[in-house]
Amino acid sequence: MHPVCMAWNQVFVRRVGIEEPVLQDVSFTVEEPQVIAIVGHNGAGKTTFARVMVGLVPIASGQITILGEPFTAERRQVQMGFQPLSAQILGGTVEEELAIALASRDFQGLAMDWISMRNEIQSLCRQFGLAVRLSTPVHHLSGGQLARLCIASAIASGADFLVMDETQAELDPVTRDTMRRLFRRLAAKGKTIFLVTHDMEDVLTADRVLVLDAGKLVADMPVTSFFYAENHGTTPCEQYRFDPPVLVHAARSSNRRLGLNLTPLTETEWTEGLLHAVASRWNFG
Ligand SMILES: Nc1ncnc2c1ncn2[C@@H]1O[C@H](COP(=O)(O)OP(=O)(O)OP(=O)(O)O)[C@@H](O)[C@H]1O
Repeated sequence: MHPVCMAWNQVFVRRVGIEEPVLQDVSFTVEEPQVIAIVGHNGAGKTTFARVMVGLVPIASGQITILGEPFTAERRQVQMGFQPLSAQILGGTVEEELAIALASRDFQGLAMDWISMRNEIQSLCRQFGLAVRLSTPVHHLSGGQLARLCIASAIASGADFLVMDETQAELDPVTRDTMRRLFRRLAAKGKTIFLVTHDMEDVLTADRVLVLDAGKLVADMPVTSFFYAENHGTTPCEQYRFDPPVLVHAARSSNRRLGLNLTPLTETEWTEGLLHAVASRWNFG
């Protein structure tokens, strides 16, 4: 059995002035590193969920554990990115920001010497595609570069879980796509990414989707099950009033026309599925 990376057990959160709990009886487990999309309409509790995850909002009851230990914000295992990105940067330059993050990771261990730190900062910049001088002032960075710096900084500080609260929203489509690929790479390297988003294209790149509705976790499923239903029926995506991405619309419509059951999450999967279906029909026809 996989060790349970993170578990929420019957978590309730209350906010001053609101009678109903803003999160109610939320339970789920993360058993392996994944990209997890958190979706919900306005006021569903997504930002509250993200803030609980980093210890900014206390829980009223229930438990959250990480690797079997009770969650405490001090361990810095979870880091959060939020808008505006510039508000979470502490350093004045790229180098300062990453040095602060590395120092916060190592503050309980041996302090790093200057050369090792500089090497690690350069390696982080390469890893996260930050092709700028280390001395670049943070306020000179573009939106995409700032997003990369925030993620690099979170990883440098030792986090295994990243919660990105609508950090994609301000980015241009190309950068957004690059960030999605970066999240997938991080998951492959053992990090779990929670992507709080309204954008169904983001959901397409996740492994799993959690749907919040009026503070309750109403669905927790693989992304394929969220976008595709058996026998061309209503999907959870539609049931919870989200508009599926173009790829899903197109694949479902071709499934109906051709009597297929393809469930692609990328254009490549769709093309390969179609080619395979056509080839098998031709062989058996
Ligand atoms: N600091 C606060 N004090 C009191 N109530 C709050 C506070 N922050 C959020 N709430 C309430 O908690 C509920 C959930 O809000 P939250 O911001 O978590 O939702 P959300 O899903 O992120 O919404 P959106 O998509 O609009 O950002 C809402 O009813 C909101 O009014």
